[in-house]
Amino acid sequence: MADYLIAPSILAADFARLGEEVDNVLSAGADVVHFDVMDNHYVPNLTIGPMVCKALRSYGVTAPIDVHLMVKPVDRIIGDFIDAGASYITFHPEASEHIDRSLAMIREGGCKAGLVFNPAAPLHHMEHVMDKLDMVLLMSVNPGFGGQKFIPHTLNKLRQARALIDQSGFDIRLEIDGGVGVQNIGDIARAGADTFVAGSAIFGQRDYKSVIDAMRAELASAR
Ligand SMILES: O=C(CO)[C@H](O)[C@H](O)COP(=O)(O)O
Repeated sequence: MADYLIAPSILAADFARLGEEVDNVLSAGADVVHFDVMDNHYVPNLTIGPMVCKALRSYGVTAPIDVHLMVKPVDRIIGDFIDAGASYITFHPEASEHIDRSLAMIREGGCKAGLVFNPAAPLHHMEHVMDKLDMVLLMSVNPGFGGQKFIPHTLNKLRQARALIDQSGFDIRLEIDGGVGVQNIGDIARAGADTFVAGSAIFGQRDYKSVIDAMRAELASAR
């Protein structure tokens, strides 16, 4: 089993102080910066683009930046995020005309590639591209907004995705996003996730370190 990674979603950060917020959450023990890109078309919200990713790199952020594209179409923006310093780029299969090609573009650009599945989206799209995946991200809320409740049936889907990944023999991270907090992270890990996106649970507290420490304690007992 891969190491557990905690990936705070900057969607819930104070955007007026974004560089400082990212520094603070990384100093508090986070592993990865989760970067939500929304286009007001694929999802009903509008957030940040490659300029902000590039600005974080110029500011000095060296941690992996995990870019989740909630954008349709995806191909036009992939190159901009590669140039902006993204580490992971993930997209929704229904937002790509040619899934295999989009994944290949990401990897050819030197980034890690992943597919994202909404709560009601079937997993079958991953089966034919296992060799091109570094990450599978399961949404445990409908995408577009932070602060929503974890949808419980995602736990079964995590078990299914974990089985598919393990059967494939490829080194693919299994990430979960939406409504993740100290209270449910242990159950989520036991269902097979190894990478945990949390926005409001972390940035909604004053002391990021105590939340991340509490998450790590839950994860340690889930092993
Ligand atoms: O992608 C997202 C929404 O589309 C967010 O990353 C996700 O919802 C995390 O926020 P929270 O932890 O507050 O639920």
